[in-house]
Amino acid sequence: MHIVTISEMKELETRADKEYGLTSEILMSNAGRSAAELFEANLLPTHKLKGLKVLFLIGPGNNGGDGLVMASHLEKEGALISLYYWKEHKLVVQGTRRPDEVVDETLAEQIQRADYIIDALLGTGRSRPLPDDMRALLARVKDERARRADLRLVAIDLPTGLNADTGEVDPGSIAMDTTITLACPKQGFFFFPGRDYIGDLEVGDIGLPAALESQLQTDMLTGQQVHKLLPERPLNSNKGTFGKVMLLCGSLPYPGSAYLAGSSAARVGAGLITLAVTEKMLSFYASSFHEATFTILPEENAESYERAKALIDKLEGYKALLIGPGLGQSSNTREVILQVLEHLRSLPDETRPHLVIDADGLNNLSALERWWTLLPKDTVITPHPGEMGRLCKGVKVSGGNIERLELARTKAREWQVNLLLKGSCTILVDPEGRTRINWWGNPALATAGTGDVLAGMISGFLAQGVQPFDAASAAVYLHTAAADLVNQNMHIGRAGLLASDLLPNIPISLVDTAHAKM
Ligand SMILES: NC(=O)C1=CN([C@@H]2O[C@H](COP(=O)(O)OP(=O)(O)OC[C@H]3O[C@@H](n4cnc5c(N)ncnc54)[C@H](OP(=O)(O)O)[C@@H]3O)[C@@H](O)[C@H]2O)[C@@H](O)CC1
Ligand SMILES: Nc1ncnc2c1ncn2[C@@H]1O[C@H](COP(=O)(O)OP(=O)(O)O)[C@@H](O)[C@H]1O
Ligand SMILES: [K+]
Repeated sequence: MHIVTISEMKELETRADKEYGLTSEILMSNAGRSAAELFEANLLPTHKLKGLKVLFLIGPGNNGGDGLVMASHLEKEGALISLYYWKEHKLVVQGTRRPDEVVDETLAEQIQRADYIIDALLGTGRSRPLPDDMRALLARVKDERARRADLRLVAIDLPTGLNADTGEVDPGSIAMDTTITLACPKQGFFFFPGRDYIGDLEVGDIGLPAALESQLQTDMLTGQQVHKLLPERPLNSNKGTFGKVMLLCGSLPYPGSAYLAGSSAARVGAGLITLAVTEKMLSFYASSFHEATFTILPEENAESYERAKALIDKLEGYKALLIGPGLGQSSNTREVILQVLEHLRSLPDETRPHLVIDADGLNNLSALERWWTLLPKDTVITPHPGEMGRLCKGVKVSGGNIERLELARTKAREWQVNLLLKGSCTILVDPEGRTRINWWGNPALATAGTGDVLAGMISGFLAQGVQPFDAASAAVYLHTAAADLVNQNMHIGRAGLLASDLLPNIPISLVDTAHAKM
C-alpha cells in the first residue's frame, strides 16, 4: 500500500481525470461510498446502523463533499444523520433545517446525543491555521468525547488541521478514534505528533487505477504484502532447506541478547542456529537455549585475529550472519568485526552469508571514519535513534518526527545499505531509496531486548533466502504483530511486555498474515 504526500495525491487526482476521465466528482462519489462501507463493515461491532445518531461536521471544500456523500449512504441504511455546515453555521437535522437563531443550542444538543461525530471539515486542502470558530467547534467535540467514552470520533481522509506531509498539527486539531483515509495513507500519519491523532486507520478505495501509483516510492507495510514475502515451506524439506544462521552476539554483561536473537531466527523458520561464543559463556547458553549449536571462540582477551579466525573458519555454509546484539565495545572487538567484514567482502556473492549488523556491531563501527565502505554488498543495518546518531557522527536523531525520513533516505543511499531506522514507526530504506514505513505496534515494545528479537528475525528470513530488504520488512511488520498478539493474549496494555514474550507469538504472527485485513 502506497503512502503519499499532498502533492503526490493531487498529481494522482489530476492524472486520474486527464488519463482516465475520473473527474473530481466521480472520485468524491467513490470516496464517500467507500467511507460509508468501511464505517459499516469495520467500525460498528456493537451498534446497528439503523437508528445510529451520526453528526457530520461539513467543511467548505471536497473533504466536506466526501462527508455529504458518506452521510447520504448512511442515511439510506437507516442512520439518523445531522449535518453541521461550518462555514454557513447551518444545521440540518434528519432532513429538517433548523432556524439559524437556535443553531448554537441545537448544535450542542446534537453533539450531546451523537453516537458518532464525523470530521469532514478539512482534508489535504488545509492551507493556513484553523480559524477560531473552527477550533472552538472542535474543542466542543473534544470536551464531549472526554465526558462520554462511548462517543466515537471519525475523520474523513485526515483529522482536520493535521499537516498530511509532516505530521504537525494545528492547536485546534483533536485526536480521532478512527481515520478513514482515501486512496492512500498520507505521509504525515507516520510522524509525531500526527501519529497520535489518527486512531485506527482504515483506507478507502476511490477507484484510482493501480497503474497511476506505479511511480510512488514509499509503502506502508501491510500483512497482505508481508504474506507474499514469506519463504515457501515445501513438504519435501529438512533443516538444511531453511538455512543456517551464525550469531556473533552476547558477552558477559549482556548474555540474553544472543538467546533472544537466536531464538527469534528459529521462530521465523531458520533451519539451524549457531551461537559463536566463548567457553566462559557456553555454560549459560547450553542451559537456557537447548536448540542452539555452538562455535567456541577464544576468550575476549585473546588476539583479535585468533578470535576472528575461529569464526571465519566456521562460516562456510551459513546463509546469514548477525553481528552485534550484546557484543560489547572494545578496540579488540572492533578489530574482530573488521576482519570478519574483510573476509565477507572477499567472498563471491553466491557463497557470502547475508549480513545484519545491529547494536554494538554498529557502535563499534561508528568509531571509524567511512565505516560504510567496509561493508559487503546488501548489508542490513538496524540502528535505533541513538545508534543512528552515532553512525552519523553525533547528529541528533528524532524518535518519531518527520526529519528522520529524509535522514534515513539520504543515509541509505550514501552508505549503500538496507537501513532500518527503529522507532515507533520504523522506517526502512534500501540503497536505491525505496522506502517502507511500519504503522503497527505499540509502546509495550519499548523495553530492552526487543531490538535483539528483531535483528534475529531478519537473519532468520535471510537464512531462508528472502532478499535483504524484504527480510527486514517482513521482520519489522511481524515483530509488531507479535507484540500486538502478546497484548491481546496476555491482556496487557501498553506496559509489561518482556522481549521473550514475543518469541512464541512470532510463528502465530506469520500464520495471521494469511488473513490480514490489509
Ligand atoms: N480532489 C479530488 O479529486 C478528491 C479529493 N478528495 C477529498 O478532498 C479533500 C481535498 O479537497 P480540497 O482540495 O477541496 O481541500 P479541503 O481539505 O476540503 O479544504 C479546502 C477548502 O477549505 C478551505 N480552507 C483551507 N484551509 C482552511 C483553513 N485553515 N480554515 C478554513 N478553511 C480553509 C479552502 O478555502 P480557501 O482556502 O479557498 O479559502 C477550501 O474551501 C481530500 O482531503 C479528500 O477528502 C477525495 O474525495 C478524493 C478526490
Ligand atoms: N513506542 C513504540 N512503539 C512501537 N515500537 C516500538 C516502540 N518503542 C520501541 N519500539 C520497537 O522496539 C524495538 C526496540 O529496539 P532497541 O531499541 O534496539 O532495543 P534493544 O537494543 O534493547 O533490544 C525496535 O524494533 C523499535 O522499533
Ligand atoms: K477531515
